[in-house]
Amino acid sequence: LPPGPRRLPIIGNLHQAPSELPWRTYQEWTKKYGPIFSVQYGLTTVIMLGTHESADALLNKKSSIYSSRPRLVMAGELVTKGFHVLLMTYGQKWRTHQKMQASCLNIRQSQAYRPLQDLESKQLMHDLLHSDDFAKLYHRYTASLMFGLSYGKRSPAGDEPEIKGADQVNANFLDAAKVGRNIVDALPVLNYLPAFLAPWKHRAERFWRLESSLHMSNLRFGMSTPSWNFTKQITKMKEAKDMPEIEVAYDIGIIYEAGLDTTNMALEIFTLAAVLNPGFVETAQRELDAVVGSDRLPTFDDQHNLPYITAVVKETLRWRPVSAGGIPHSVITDDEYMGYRIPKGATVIGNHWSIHMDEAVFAEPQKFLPERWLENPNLPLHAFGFGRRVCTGQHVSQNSMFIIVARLLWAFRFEHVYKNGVRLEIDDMAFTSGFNSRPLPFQVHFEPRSAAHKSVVEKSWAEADKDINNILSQMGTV
Ligand code: HEM
Repeated sequence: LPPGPRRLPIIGNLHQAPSELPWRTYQEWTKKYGPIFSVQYGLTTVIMLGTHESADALLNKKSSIYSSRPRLVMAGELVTKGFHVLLMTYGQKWRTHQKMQASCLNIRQSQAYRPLQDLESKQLMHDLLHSDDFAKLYHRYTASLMFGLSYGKRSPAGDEPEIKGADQVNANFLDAAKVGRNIVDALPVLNYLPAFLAPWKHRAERFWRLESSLHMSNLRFGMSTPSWNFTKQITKMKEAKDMPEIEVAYDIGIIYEAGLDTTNMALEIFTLAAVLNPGFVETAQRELDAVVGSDRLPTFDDQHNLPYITAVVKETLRWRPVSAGGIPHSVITDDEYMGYRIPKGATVIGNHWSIHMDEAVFAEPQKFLPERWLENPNLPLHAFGFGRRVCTGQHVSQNSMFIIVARLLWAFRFEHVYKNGVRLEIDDMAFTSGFNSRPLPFQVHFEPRSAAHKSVVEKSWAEADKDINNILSQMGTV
């Protein structure tokens, strides 16, 4: 096996498993043990890949054998009953569901959603004129965009019941999937215990009831709205007609959930970078002023003339990865790498944090340097994962990132907040632990760059067509 910290009998390295920001400990272990190391968590062998080269060699280049998922009894079997695409093992069932989701999220189809991203981002810019609560407003944007595309209704307030329900489902999922939270994941044999001896089963049943009823009622709602949406597209597919309705409802529901709380986290990270690195903000604003001027908002059509903005988006996704610890893969046959054995069934994790900080690929990786993407357009972007399990929603996400980052930089200055004359300092390494990682709350003031910029934001929102049915009816399958 690849080297790693010393193991104890039976528990292996469980006593050393880091719970806070584990990806940073694993980065240290990469420095100590090399680009590939192994740990033993109970019965599970975990292979950690800490450099671009090792992750690319296995998870991308040998994707046909590295694309399964480890067994998660609580989150995968009890809470979502095998319907969650992210957790499905590699095989025909996953392929079918991935195909159904990709029919809505592939690169070509994703371009069709830009009119809705245009509208929602106009509301976002307008909201930011009146409030600095950017985390809440970014979340409203992603929620409204994803609910709109999935089911056909906008969420102008951001606290509509369909958002609160989905936020609760996401919180439950994170709880269920958390490493070390559920003993049954460490010892799956415990799942044979009757419910009265297995308290996690009650919790799982509660989570399942909430999530399945939400996805089913959203599916019905999506069928009832007047225009095209993901629900109508996916339910018409031949594959959908051959399966129970609940399975189809989960495919749409998982797209909605996956898009609800990810891109907004990357936008929080952009805001963190912008307030702490005024140098790149100035460069970006020079590009925007030259290409767009000050009497209109940037649009998607400007993208090919805004290479620096595209580089800012990539650097945001690299600098502080949302999926910092990586989503675990599993290998389906024995393999070998650098002379080490990788046993069939091992969990294999590309540690995004350490890969994004790999000095062999990214010079001065701690620095936020969009220029690196212009100097070397072939730099690898790993933020969306690896091989066949790469994020299905990456194109929708990158389009949202582009239009919002371009418009934020065009419209605002990002200023530190002062209390009683004292500047509130911001720590660019203070992040949450968990499946996805976001900055701990911090404050920024969004100041319009000029009265002219402010009035363009106001006018763009006032004049925008806010009728989602008009917008969706022009989409459909492209
Ligand atoms: C910045 C935003 C996002 C990031 C960083 C992100 C990251 C990821 C990562 C790392 C994976 C797992 C890849 C792997 O296993 O190697 C993943 C899977 C997935 N993502 Fe995203 N994602 C984002 C936004 C979205 C959005 C907006 C959607 C939906 C529209 C979405 C839908 C999915 C789905 C359905 C999967 C499951 C893929 C599978 O296992 O078959 N993601 N994402």
